[in-house]
Amino acid sequence: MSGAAGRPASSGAAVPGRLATGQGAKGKRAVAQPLAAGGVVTETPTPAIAPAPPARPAADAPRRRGGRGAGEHAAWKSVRQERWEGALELEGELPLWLDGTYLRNGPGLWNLGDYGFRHLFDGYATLVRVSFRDGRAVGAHRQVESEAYRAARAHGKVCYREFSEVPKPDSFLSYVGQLATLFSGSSLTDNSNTGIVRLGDGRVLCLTETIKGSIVIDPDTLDTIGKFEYTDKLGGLIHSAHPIVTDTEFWTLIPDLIRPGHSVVRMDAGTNERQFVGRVDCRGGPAPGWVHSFPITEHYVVVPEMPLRYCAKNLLRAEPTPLYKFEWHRESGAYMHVMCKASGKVVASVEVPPYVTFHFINAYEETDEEGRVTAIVADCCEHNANTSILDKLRLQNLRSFTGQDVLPDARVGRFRIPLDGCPFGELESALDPDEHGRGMDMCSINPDYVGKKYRYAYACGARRPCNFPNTLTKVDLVEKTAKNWYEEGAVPSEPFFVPRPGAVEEDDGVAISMVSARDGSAYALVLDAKTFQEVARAKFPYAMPYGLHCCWVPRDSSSA
Ligand SMILES: CC(=O)/C=C/C=C(C)/C=C/C1=C(C)CCCC1(C)C
Ligand SMILES: CC(/C=C/C=O)=C\C=C\C=O
Ligand SMILES: [Fe+2]
Repeated sequence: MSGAAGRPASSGAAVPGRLATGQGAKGKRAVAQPLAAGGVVTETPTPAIAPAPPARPAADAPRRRGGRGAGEHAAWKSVRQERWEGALELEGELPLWLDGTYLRNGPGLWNLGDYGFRHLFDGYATLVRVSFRDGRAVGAHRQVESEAYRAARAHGKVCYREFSEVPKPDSFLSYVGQLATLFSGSSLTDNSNTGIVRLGDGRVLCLTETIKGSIVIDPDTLDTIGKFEYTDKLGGLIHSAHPIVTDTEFWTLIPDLIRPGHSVVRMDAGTNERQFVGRVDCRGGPAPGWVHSFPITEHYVVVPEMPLRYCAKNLLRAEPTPLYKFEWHRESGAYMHVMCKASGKVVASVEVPPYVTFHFINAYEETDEEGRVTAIVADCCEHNANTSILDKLRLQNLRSFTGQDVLPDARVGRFRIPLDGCPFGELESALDPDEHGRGMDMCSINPDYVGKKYRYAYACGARRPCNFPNTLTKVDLVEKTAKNWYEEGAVPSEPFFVPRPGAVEEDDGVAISMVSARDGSAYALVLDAKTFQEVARAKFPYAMPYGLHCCWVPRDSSSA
């Protein structure tokens, strides 16, 4: 067991009533304060953002105060300090081969003073780091210093357009001014609270759906290094939050809201210059389908077009609609397009049953006896074509679990896209969704299998009743079974697969998930990916909010 920090740094104890910040709103230097054995929190007093007092059992409006009530789960409470670092107490034994840094991104700060944000996706980006070495773990967290976060801290209010929050204009004139800035993109947020990827050249990038929200961070210190500037002339304001990144490449999709469609672009590792590969025109609807993520295969890029589409009108609104910046166009149809990576040509465009997904899991090519590609198989976390999941992720809903089962059903949706000119594709459940409690999102796979035939996916599933995915699940797509991990009251984030160096089998490695426990504790859970049994947990000395996506920086590529 390694020595642990003893005093909680969050949920009240360490710095009651204020948030520690790296560089104060008015340019004050951060002060390093000893927090506890092995732990350091840096703090600058700032009146701009402070943890809100306990929330009343609130209706959605007015949204004053933001979820610090005693009964609420720590997963949905804002992180308390801007940063912390220290040794983590271990339970169990970490594999000695686990040598590197786990990084998690997510929207961990949902309060500005006594103002509470509305939606999970609105929060300011909070990074969590767990560095593993010689069977020990050191943890840290830190806010990403985006322009949006710095402006909010300086002015005590939302200054950029977030997922659902928009700056409140003080006059009609400033409202008109805001509309103008929307078209230029300058009012859009750069709050990179969603993805985190390690590029082939070693740079680590935090991402959201706005292109300006691509921010380079230092994986060792969690310092914000600066904007990732795309040096090409491709433009665009939004892109997929989940580019596909390999050692040599970066693929992403840029939606075109004027002439509905998507540009497929790629970037070589070591450069900042995206190159246009091809364009997919939308087949239905007035706008492109929302693409949060997409899959690729060895030779193709799959471009999804779901009936949940961007909506220019909703982008301009001050108050959110039930589907935020999107609209459901059932009549517009649902499609899957396939583009050849080499030629940029669309080689298939098929109509499929309606679907709703945030996350594609993987895709691969099916071949005949002569090795010709006959179809593409693409798997996703599919919400049974039900858009209500977006509303369920409103913070008020997440904070008010009453024991009723309100999480909509989800499944592994498997598309089969024929490449023989047939106009239709199939969409079916890849396994009985009851295997994983009909919850399915926040997935990862062995990175060596991206774009290839694969067998295992790791994700968050459900143990009912629940209002949010509350289990970790390992799905076997061949046996069509799942192994599940559950602990009462736990809110686990994406189980991120880390392969054992030298592994031959697909599931030889561990799955790491940061868990926010009901009692206000938080730990990095390490599961043996084969058995899905716990091998160790590394405990933070304070509560940690829920977070989204992760990446792994192996030791030999980091300086820590
Ligand atoms: C956290 C997550 O999964 C999604 C985050 C999405 C965001 C922050 C989207 C933001 C957007 C804007 C600020 C304006 C333009 C539309 C849209 C991409 C939805
Ligand atoms: C957390 C989530 C969905 C959970 C539903 O089951 C989606 C997150 C999307 C963004 O990355
Ligand atoms: Fe995501």
